[in-house]
Amino acid sequence: QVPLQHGAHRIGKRTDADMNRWRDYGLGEFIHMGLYSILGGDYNSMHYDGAAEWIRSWNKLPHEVYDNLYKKFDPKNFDPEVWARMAKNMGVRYVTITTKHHDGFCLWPSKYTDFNITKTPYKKDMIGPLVKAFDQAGIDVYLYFSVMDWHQADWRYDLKTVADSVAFNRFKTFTKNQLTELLTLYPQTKGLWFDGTWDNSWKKSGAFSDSLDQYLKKIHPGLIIGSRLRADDYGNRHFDANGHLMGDYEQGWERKIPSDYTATRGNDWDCIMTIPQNGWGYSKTWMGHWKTPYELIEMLAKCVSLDGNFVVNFGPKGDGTFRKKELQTADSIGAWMKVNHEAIYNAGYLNWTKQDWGYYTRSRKDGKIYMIVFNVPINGALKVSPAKKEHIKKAYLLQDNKTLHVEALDGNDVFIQLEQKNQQEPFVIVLETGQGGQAVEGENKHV
Ligand SMILES: C[C@@H]1N[C@@H](c2nc3ccccc3[nH]2)[C@H](O)[C@@H]1O
Repeated sequence: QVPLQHGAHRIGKRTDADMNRWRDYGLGEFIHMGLYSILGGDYNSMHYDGAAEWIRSWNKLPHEVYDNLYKKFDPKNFDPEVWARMAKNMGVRYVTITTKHHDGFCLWPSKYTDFNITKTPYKKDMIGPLVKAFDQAGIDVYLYFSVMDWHQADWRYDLKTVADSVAFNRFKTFTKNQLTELLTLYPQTKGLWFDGTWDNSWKKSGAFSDSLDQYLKKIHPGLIIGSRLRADDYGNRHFDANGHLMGDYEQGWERKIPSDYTATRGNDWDCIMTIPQNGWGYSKTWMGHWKTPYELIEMLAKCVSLDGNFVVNFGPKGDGTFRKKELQTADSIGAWMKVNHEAIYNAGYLNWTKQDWGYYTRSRKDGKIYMIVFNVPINGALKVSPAKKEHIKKAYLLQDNKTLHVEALDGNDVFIQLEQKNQQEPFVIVLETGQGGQAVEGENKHV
């Protein structure tokens, strides 16, 4: 064990009520809105093929052109109730909203910089109404905050000189002030989602990141902060020099999902996912593959089956409305969740052998086991290999309670026989288990 001042201060999961609530969310939504939403990835009829919210870093777009976009920021059709209703219908239980992305533009009336929404034609705070609308809809709100801030003269990518450190110390104070402001203005916030913490300047600021984490939790008890905020004494992020997670959950799964349970290291985690290949802010022309609702539902099922949450990103347009394909995606996921949410909410990992037909989840409330089926085998028989001593007493379709025939195989395995094999969408089978002998006799039991 390496002695650390600023490594993980807690080994293992955080288990207070706020974190237990976080662990049970299942499905979340991310929303990226900012000056980049105005351009939608295009400028001077050229298309930037990087992530649309990074367009300021494109060499074809002069910084001062981008930074003057605030003069055009006017989401006339923005309605927080519409955003909250869309999220509710989709079945999300938490939402993370950008307050300030890497470009430094603040969607709230910050006292610490004029580069904020009050200086735009729109003038009004967007964050407050959104926090209120989502809160009233029963959706927990998390605030995204980028530490890296391209607009602040005191931002540094690295600390090479004394002058760098003097400037960056001012920047740290600015950052702490803005975060205090956000938590004071929006006390309903359940957590902060930090980003833009991968540069050397921040890696060299482990002590500050540690004290900032502790300060924020002191002024806002119960606050949830993932592993993207802190660096340890040696600049390690997410996991300290001793391999312990620094944060309330692992926040590294951006557009990627752990391959199996081992890859989660038994920590809490969530995966944030774009619907297009990449790109978080609105982009007029989405390049490449647009994930179908079923692809996203399979990712959701996989995340929950590995004890994580799945967060789908939406990028509203500069006028504050969502593009049609995003609305349709939210609708489709919501329709599936209406029928199958029992297998997602308050559910997590089950240590049974993964099968090809899909994913297991187990309810943390009553231990009920769910099979979320994506791939029906040709013979319509779904193989289940329960853990030792666990036996299947009953299997039925969640959507209509129809009991399914369970055929005992060798050992503890069973086949669950589907009647019709032409399912058109992912479906859920509920398994009731018990101790003791296999409850159902096989027709051709081998003696
Ligand atoms: C949640 C996501 N994090 C930001 C981001 N910037 C990156 C730079 C390099 C590699 C990955 C990145 N993700 C993206 O712009 C988006 O906000």
